Amino acid sequence: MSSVSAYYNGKNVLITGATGFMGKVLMEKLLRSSPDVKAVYILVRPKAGQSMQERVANMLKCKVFDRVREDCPNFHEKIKPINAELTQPKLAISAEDEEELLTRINIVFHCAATVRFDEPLKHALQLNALGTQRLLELARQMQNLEAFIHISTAYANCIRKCIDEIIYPPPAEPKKLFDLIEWLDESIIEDITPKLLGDWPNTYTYTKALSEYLIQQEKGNLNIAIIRPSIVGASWHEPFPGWIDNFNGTSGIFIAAGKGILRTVIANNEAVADMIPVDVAINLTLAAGWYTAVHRPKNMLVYNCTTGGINPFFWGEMEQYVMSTFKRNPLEQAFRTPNAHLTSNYLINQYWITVSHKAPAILYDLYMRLTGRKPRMMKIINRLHKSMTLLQYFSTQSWDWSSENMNMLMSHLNTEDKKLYNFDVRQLHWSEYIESYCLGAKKYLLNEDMAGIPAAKQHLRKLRNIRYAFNTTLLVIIWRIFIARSQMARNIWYFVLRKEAKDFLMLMAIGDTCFT
Ligand SMILES: CCCCCCCCCCCCCCCC(=O)SCCNC(=O)CCNC(=O)[C@H](O)C(C)(C)COP(=O)(O)OP(=O)(O)OC[C@H]1O[C@@H](n2cnc3c(N)ncnc32)[C@H](O)[C@@H]1OP(=O)(O)O
Ligand SMILES: NC(=O)C1=CN([C@@H]2O[C@H](COP(=O)(O)OP(=O)(O)OC[C@H]3O[C@@H](n4cnc5c(N)ncnc54)[C@H](OP(=O)(O)O)[C@@H]3O)[C@@H](O)[C@H]2O)C=CC1
Repeated sequence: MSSVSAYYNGKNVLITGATGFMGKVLMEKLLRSSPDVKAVYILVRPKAGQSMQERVANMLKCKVFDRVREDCPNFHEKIKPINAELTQPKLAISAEDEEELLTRINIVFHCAATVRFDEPLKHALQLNALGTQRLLELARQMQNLEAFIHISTAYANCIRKCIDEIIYPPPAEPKKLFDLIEWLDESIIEDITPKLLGDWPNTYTYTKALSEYLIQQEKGNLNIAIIRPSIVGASWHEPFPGWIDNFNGTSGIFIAAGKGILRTVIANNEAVADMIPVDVAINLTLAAGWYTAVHRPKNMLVYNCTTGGINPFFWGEMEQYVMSTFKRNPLEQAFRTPNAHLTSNYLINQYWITVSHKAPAILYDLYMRLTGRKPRMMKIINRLHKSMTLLQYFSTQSWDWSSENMNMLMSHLNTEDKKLYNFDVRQLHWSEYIESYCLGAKKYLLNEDMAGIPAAKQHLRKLRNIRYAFNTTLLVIIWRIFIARSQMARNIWYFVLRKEAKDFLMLMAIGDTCFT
């Protein structure tokens, strides 16, 4: 009998960020593993011209819910969307909805955040820090709340090399920053952002660090746990191997490499690529929710949800597995043959950027212009370079995260829960996982059919022939120019030709002697 599943049955759960990548997997797993959960309240904002109801209806059609749809066809009846905007006072929740939440909710999972590295500081603060503070304020008034689980990131304290499961001093006093964004003009905030960030690489990690500190300061009597996942990747097993629905973290990089657009990456081959499958992070989150509510630990527990200390995997290995998968299972309409390399040398990277990114992009765009179409490759390349610049902080360094609380939690699970909420990353086989991740990106992100693989391979052969023809023509042209301009080059050329001819005649003579 599963204690974790049983715990959630009959409970009212509140999830923020349920429309996001992790939120969807959390909601799906909760509804499937605890089919008698009373209700799952989700905070949703209207977006892109769609009302909250339309967004939820569209979300529930998503493939990620196929399994729960099959197991519990009426699962959608349990989902109660609440109109909310986390950057607004009182989260912009109506008085009526607020009343319902205050009387009913038993567990809160706070996943909502902006995960963009280039988010303007004002917005990142409003959502990641102030939004968390406001949610906490609401949670403190909830009459039946048993646990509050906050999803942070393993990189919230990335300015340290060894990261324990504790809350570190914040980069700044959050209240002072809130005052600042209240009265300072947005353009001034942008100007002083680098100064405020200090050693922090981006506004995302900075505001996530602030939110951890705010939680510690303002938790009151709440039972809180903080989960810190590292780079969240496609699912390992659930709901389907390889399920992924956004281009964040490594996913966009894999696709750009698979399409042959990305050929060089600044990364340290020997640095740990600390990746955690989304279903593992969610299993740990649900188990931590149960533990926090049932065992009520005296101190707030922080769970570093990472793999590096337990089952390390390196960027160099990742390059090999990704390339090998895409060579065997190519993406459709690749720009060039997949062939990405990692380097930690800035100059080598710049060289390959010029030769392998910019030059082909310029030629391709020229071809597009000449054939009356809109050039687009240089734009894609520029965006890719911007992403790579923002990501390289994470691909060139290693961190040590302690994982005692993860181990402690595992030891509290019974045999069935260990299987149902598996977060034992020692069992993770990286080459298999990366293959399934790449195939998942092909299927679920790019909507490519596996039946199209023979055609994609044929396309790669065509690209290879174009490359051979192009290289040969280029070589002949360069050589002709060189020969025409330099007497010494001509002498070398005739010398080589004479030597080749001599060797050839000698070989013929040897052949004749042997066969007669
Ligand atoms: C061989 C491999 C070796 C690996 C070699 C090392 C890799 C090294 C990785 C380190 C990874 C650290 C990860 C830290 C772990 C956290 O804790 S971070 C949590 C996750 N957060 C992130 O990863 C956010 C990072 N991303 C960003 O901040 C922003 O996306 C960037 C990088 C600033 C780019 O912004 P942008 O140029 O404005 O582009 P963006 O808005 O993201 O996308 C525009 C559109 O293009 C689409 N798109 C984006 N990428 C693609 C793509 N590749 N293809 C097609 N469409 C795409 C988007 O879906 C979007 O579509 P719409 O929504 O507009 O319809
Ligand atoms: N993905 C990763 O690699 C990692 C993620 N994390 C953490 O996990 C959590 C979830 O991340 P992930 O699922 O990847 O992120 P997504 O970007 O996929 O989802 C973010 C969610 O937050 C919601 N949200 C954003 N702004 C608002 C707002 N103003 N009001 C209400 N809701 C809002 C989004 O809603 P909408 O659909 O309306 O935009 C969406 O549901 C985050 O806290 C993140 O920091 C930690 C480590 C790594």
